[in-house]
Amino acid sequence: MAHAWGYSEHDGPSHWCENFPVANGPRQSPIDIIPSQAQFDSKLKQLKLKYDPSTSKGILNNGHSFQVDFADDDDRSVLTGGPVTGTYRLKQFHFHWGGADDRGSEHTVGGTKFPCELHLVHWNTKYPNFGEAVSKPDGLAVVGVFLKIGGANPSLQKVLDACDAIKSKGKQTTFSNFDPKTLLPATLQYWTYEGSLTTPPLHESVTWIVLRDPISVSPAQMAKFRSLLFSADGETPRCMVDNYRPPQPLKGRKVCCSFK
Ligand SMILES: CCCCCCc1ccc(S(N)(=O)=O)cc1
Ligand SMILES: [Zn+2]
Repeated sequence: MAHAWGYSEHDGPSHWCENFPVANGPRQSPIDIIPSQAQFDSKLKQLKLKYDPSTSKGILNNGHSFQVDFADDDDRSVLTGGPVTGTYRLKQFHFHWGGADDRGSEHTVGGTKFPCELHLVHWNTKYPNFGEAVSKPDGLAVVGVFLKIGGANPSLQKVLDACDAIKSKGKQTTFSNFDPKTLLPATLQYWTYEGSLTTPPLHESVTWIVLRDPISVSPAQMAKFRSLLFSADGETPRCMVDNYRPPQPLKGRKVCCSFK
């Protein structure tokens, strides 16, 4: 049977190493990003994100988060430049959030936690598909975006409006013509380091690209995230909150930045 994992006391991050020993590996994510210790690298290229709204397909509650899935059968929605070589195709985006505004992000900045973090997941087209790329050292590039409490975010609201239809685990619905570019901050300055998936199977296959500037989320919008359920219909309802892994040991890794 697939290794059941979650975020509770009995199946959460402190237990993941029991079925996924790479949890204690040399390049685990997330990490605490310490800006003063990040090294400016003038060789880093500008991050290029080209997204075609026609590639958005559906939205799914997978029991750990919810994700918006994209058609990845061609190069309509791709990441190029930044710290990577080659072309990475957008596969999905999802979020991690807390039960209160003082926690929820996976990466932290100088120990500061944000209430929510967006992950845009891309796979390297040198591999035939996502399933092959997900376990390769240069297989994935994930763009992380912090969400900070402020004014309501109209683009995020489009995603949250779909959540009523996917309240419980396993529910999905169509989600067409959405442009993820509208979820990005005005400038794409970033920190980058070599890391892993932040959930099981925790493959050490991710080039992380964490944007410096946050996007906004309102308190009412955070309440919408927190109205989702980890549980399936017919099960005891369990609120989907605190679905984040805490920062992991840096183990000598360098964090580079695209800005001075
Ligand atoms: C063998 C199938 C593996 C699917 C792995 C799916 C996944 C994608 C991104 C992230 S995250 N939070 O690091 O962006 C975690 C998990
Ligand atoms: Zn994630």
